[in-house]
Amino acid sequence: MKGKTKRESTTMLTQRMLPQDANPAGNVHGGVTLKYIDIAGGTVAMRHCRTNAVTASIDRMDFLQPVYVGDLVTFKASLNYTGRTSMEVGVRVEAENMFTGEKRYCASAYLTFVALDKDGRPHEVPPLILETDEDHRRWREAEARRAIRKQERQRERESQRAAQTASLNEQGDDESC
Ligand SMILES: CC(=O)SCCNC(=O)CCNC(=O)[C@H](O)C(C)(C)COP(=O)(O)OP(=O)(O)OC[C@H]1O[C@@H](n2cnc3c(N)ncnc32)[C@H](O)[C@@H]1OP(=O)(O)O
Repeated sequence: MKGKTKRESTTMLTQRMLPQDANPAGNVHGGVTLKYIDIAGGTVAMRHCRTNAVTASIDRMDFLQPVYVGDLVTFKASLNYTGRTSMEVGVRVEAENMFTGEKRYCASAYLTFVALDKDGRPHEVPPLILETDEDHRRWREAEARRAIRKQERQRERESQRAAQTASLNEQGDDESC
């Protein structure tokens, strides 16, 4: 499959925050920010693979500074890494005060999307062509995060299996009483 560069899918989504996006204190809800992060990241993923792509995971996310109603918020999203069927996208969130022009770095997140075929099964994605030193650095960092995610999923599966076994054993004990 022919590779594609990061430049071909990088996306900038800009959104003015409105009163319906806020909590009673006037700060924009974290969930609203997260929604636009997901939209911007998903746009990158679909631009890269040109098939349907679903969010498989969102890594730990820190809200570094509040976003306020009236701010113009930019979600800059770009592709860091491609696996066989998955893609890691990084999203950086910046809010701009429309009166002063002051810009604040408010949040960032890494998301993994999986490309799906027409039947909803994971589908191969074009490899990412790395053009710059920064592309290579981001790839290496994404590869390390992917390894950690895999380990965490494995641990989660094992602890769920252990919980199921314990619950079945408890049921067996109850029935034998
Ligand atoms: C844009 C949106 O908001 S979509 C709505 C929210 N998202 C959804 O509803 C998705 C629901 N989840 C699913 O459909 C499935 O769990 C899928 C498609 C994400 C993964 O399906 P699976 O059968 O587990 O796929 P499989 O084990 O073959 O893995 C496929 C790829 O996904 C990756 N993957 C699977 N689960 C995860 C996860 N939780 N986090 C990160 N990567 C994952 C795998 O590493 C693999 O990557 P690779 O091909 O690059 O090596």
